[in-house]
Amino acid sequence: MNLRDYITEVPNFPEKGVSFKDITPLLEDPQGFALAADQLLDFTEGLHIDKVVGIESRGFFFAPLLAHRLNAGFIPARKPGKLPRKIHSQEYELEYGTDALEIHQASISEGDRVLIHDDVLATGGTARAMCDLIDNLGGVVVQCNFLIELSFLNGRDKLEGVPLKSLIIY
Ligand SMILES: O=P(O)(O)OC[C@H]1O[C@H](OP(=O)(O)OP(=O)(O)O)[C@H](O)[C@@H]1O
Ligand SMILES: Nc1ncnc2[nH]cnc12
Repeated sequence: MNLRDYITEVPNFPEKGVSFKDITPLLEDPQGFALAADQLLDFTEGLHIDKVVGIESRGFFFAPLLAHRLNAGFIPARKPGKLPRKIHSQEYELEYGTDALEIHQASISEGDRVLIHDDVLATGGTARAMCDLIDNLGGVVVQCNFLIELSFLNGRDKLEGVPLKSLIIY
C-alpha cells in the first residue's frame, strides 16, 4: 500500500469547507506506521541532529520515535500552561485569534541542531512559531518534517530558508 492510502479524508471537519486529513488509520496499521517512520527517518539521512521537537499534540505520535532512532533527545512543544519549569513561549496566529507554544528553556542549548516534526503543515503558522522559538533559544533548525503538507495553503511561504520535507503532499 501507498502511504497516502492510509489517510482518510473527512469532509467538513472540524468545520464546513475543511477536508480533514485523518492519520489515525495509518497509526493503527503496523505496516503503515513503520513505513511512515522509516520514510521520515530517510529525510534526515546525513544530518547531525541533537534534539527532536514534537508539536502538541499530533506531532507527539512520531517525534519520540524519530528521536530514539536518531539517538537524539525528544522535546515536547506544548500548548500554554502545561510545562512546570521556566519556559520560552511563542505566539502564533490562527484563523481566529492566537495560540502559543511553549518549551522548557533548559531544553535547548546554544548551537543545538534541532529537527522539528509535526503531522501536518497547513498555513505554516505553527511551524514558523516553533522555528522562531528555537532560533530565540540559540538552537539551529536543521529540518522541519511533516507527514502531510497541504500545499494549497502555502505554508512553505512562511518558512523560507528552513529545509522542509513532507511525505504526502495534497
Ligand atoms: O500549519 P498550521 O496552519 O499552523 O496548522 C498545522 C497545525 O494544525 C494542527 O494542529 P491543531 O492545532 O489542530 O492541534 P492538535 O495537533 O492538538 O490536533 C496540526 O497538527 C498542526 O500542528
Ligand atoms: N485539513 C487538515 N487536516 C488535518 N489536520 C489539519 N491541520 C490543519 N489543517 C488540517
